[in-house]
Amino acid sequence: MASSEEDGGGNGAVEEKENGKKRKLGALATAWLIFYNVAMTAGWLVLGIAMVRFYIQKGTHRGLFRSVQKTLKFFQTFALLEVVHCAVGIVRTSVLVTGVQVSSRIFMVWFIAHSIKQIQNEESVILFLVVWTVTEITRYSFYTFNLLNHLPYFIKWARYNFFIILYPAGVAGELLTIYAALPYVKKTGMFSLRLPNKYNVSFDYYYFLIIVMFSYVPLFPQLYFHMLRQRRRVLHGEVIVEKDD
Ligand SMILES: CCCCCCCCCCCCC/C=C/C(=O)SCCNC(=O)CCNC(=O)[C@H](O)C(C)(C)COP(=O)(O)OP(=O)(O)OC[C@H]1O[C@@H](n2cnc3c(N)ncnc32)[C@H](O)[C@@H]1OP(=O)(O)O
Repeated sequence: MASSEEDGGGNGAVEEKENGKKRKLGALATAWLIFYNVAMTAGWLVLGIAMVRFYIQKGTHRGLFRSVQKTLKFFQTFALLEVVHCAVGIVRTSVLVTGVQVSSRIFMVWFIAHSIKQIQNEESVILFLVVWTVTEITRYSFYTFNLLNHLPYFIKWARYNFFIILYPAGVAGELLTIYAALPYVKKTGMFSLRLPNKYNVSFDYYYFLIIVMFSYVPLFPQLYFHMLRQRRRVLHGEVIVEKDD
């Protein structure tokens, strides 16, 4: 097949311009993803170190969430960009899978742990914090090294093995935390809208939380099996055909 230069026409210039544009977009996207993943790895590392230091200094988990919450809120909220990355197509991941994962985390951080101060010292909060931190340090360093084409095998192995235990452990931490929040939500009527009101709409956050808890039953297995398929694909080279969103 003749190259565009051999064709010698305007089409070649257009093709070259198009290729140049494609290459530039690729380089920009890669540079952005490297920056994003390095920043996220660093953020979760800072969070992990802060948690360990807190526990060594104080000898208790009480007050830990309060002391790390700013860093947690910043980096977990920043992860919303992951949905954007999928939507614009710079990462090959399902918007739906990523959306469920990120929105459940954002929900836990802002609408549970941040909003209901009484549950911040629950052991279950520490459980999901530790699990998220280990997961994210592994996951973002995996993406970073992968983008740099220097991926140590142990990081790849950790990315596609740790989740087998960490995913259920994280979900257990999240569900136990929501469960612990229920009495406070019921007592205060927070985020709820009672009739009559000018919008003629009623909303009960207490029952909403119960629905959220039940929604883990169909949604979590989807995420877990998605990761098991990724594991087979990446670690064992299996060709996996997944349905589109
Ligand atoms: C309003 C309230 C709503 C509430 C809803 C409640 C219901 C919730 C139910 C479920 C709750 C889940 C709760 C979660 C808890 C925890 O997190 S516990 C801790 C353990 N967690 C994990 O182990 C997380 C595992 N999940 C993930 O890793 C992701 O979130 C994912 C979306 C599921 C990942 O999947 P995916 O991206 O498809 O897999 P990968 O193999 O990692 O990547 C695929 C390809 O995409 C590339 N890529 C992805 N992201 C990036 C990036 N940031 N930078 C660069 N590249 C990226 C990746 O390299 C792969 O590329 P290829 O190799 O070319 O395919």
